[in-house]
Amino acid sequence: MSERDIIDRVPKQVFVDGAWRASSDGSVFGVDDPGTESTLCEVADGQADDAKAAVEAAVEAQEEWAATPPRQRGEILRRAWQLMTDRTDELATLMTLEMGKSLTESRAEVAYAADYFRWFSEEAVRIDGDYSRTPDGKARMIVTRQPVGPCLLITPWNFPLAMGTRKIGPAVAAGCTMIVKPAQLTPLSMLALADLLTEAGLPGGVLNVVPSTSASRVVNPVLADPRIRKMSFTGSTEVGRKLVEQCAPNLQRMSMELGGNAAFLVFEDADLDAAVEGAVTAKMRNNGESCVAANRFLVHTSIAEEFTRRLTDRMAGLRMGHGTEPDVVVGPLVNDGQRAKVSELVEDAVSRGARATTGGEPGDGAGYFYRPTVLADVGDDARILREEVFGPVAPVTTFADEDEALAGANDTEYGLVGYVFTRDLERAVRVGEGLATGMVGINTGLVSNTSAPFGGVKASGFGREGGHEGITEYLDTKYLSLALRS
Ligand SMILES: O=CCCC(=O)O
Repeated sequence: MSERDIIDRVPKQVFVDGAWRASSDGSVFGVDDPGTESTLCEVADGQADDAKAAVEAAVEAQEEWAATPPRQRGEILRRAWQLMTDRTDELATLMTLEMGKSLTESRAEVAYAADYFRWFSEEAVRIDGDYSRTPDGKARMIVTRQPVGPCLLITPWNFPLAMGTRKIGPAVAAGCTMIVKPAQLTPLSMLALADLLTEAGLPGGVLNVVPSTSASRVVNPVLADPRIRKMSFTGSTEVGRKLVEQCAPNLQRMSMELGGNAAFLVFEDADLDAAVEGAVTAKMRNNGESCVAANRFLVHTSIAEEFTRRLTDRMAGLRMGHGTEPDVVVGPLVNDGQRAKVSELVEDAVSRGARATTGGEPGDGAGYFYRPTVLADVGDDARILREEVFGPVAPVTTFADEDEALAGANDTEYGLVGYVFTRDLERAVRVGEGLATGMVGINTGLVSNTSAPFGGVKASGFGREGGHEGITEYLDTKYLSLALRS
């Protein structure tokens, strides 16, 4: 199928109550290709009235959906997994066109995203409960789990499918209905997903999608409605803080998957080949546009020069180009603003004494390209050590011992993930436990796994997605007390 056919096949409207329709005022917005800076197509620009209609549809569908047998819910997800897997190339091309990353990255994301549906198809039938005697023996306690109710799911542009399935999968499995607000920059993947879920048998009203150029126009009326019982957000810490405030009046439950500033620690006893490969994965997966991307490379002084040299060689050899071109590893960043922020942080570090051993500048021509970059001699005062760069830049600093490494790694408001490379098992456990993060990669640059609880601490948010914890975020615990007369 041609790229044009793939784009044309996507319904580009608001999806409410199982029907596609124009936005309430008929307005549309353009979706751009970051690799050419040209417009791909136009999508309905959702208004407050569309958001309100989506709330009505989700509320109306909730009771029946909650009563649907778990096996039936699971089988819809299983069919959706199969459809996504069968359409990997189509979905990957769509994602590359609207988001920029290479086709290899997009295919990997389709597999990762689909696997959340498979995982939660299995979790749907394992929602557990409990039965026990009270301590005095006079009553029985039945503990059961019920769906929290209609949810608002807000998804980001960096993983347009996987961050969707990671929320939609458990919501469907738990028996919740939902309104999804996809990122303005990448609505097509989510609209294609809604279409595919309908094909998989998801009833109308369970999933409603409202693309929009204004997040607040959609989010405000939804969260102001007390019938909406949960909000799940993946995005920046700054926006997350505002959403927490917005959930306060109605005390909606929240899952917050926010920013990161991951430290990547390489000890003197590390397998250096593995550490360099792990560093490339942890830095360059998704063009570096990932909340789990390694943002700070802390390397023992005795191996820092060697590590930097090898990392520089690997980064310099990565092929950059339009994401749909064969063999491209590094695509463009998502937009000009993102590239400008990367440039600014690199320039700041260089003005404070850092040296770019490769890259350090934007790519040539059209497209929001930034060259894979390694920065050596990065000063403690460089902003890049504090702020999430969300791009292909690896700043390297050094440490003298384990205490200094841990202190440096934890010297951040964020706490999503940390990476440790060492051959010493005791050290790996000590440092792994000492890192103030929700996740730790030991001798690996990739922690993301559908069967693992993904999430952070501190300014990286709260709640877990994926793993067994993932579905519990969409379930309320209810206890029934059963008195015995005799
Ligand atoms: O950017 C956030 C999510 C990344 C992942 O799930 O690996």
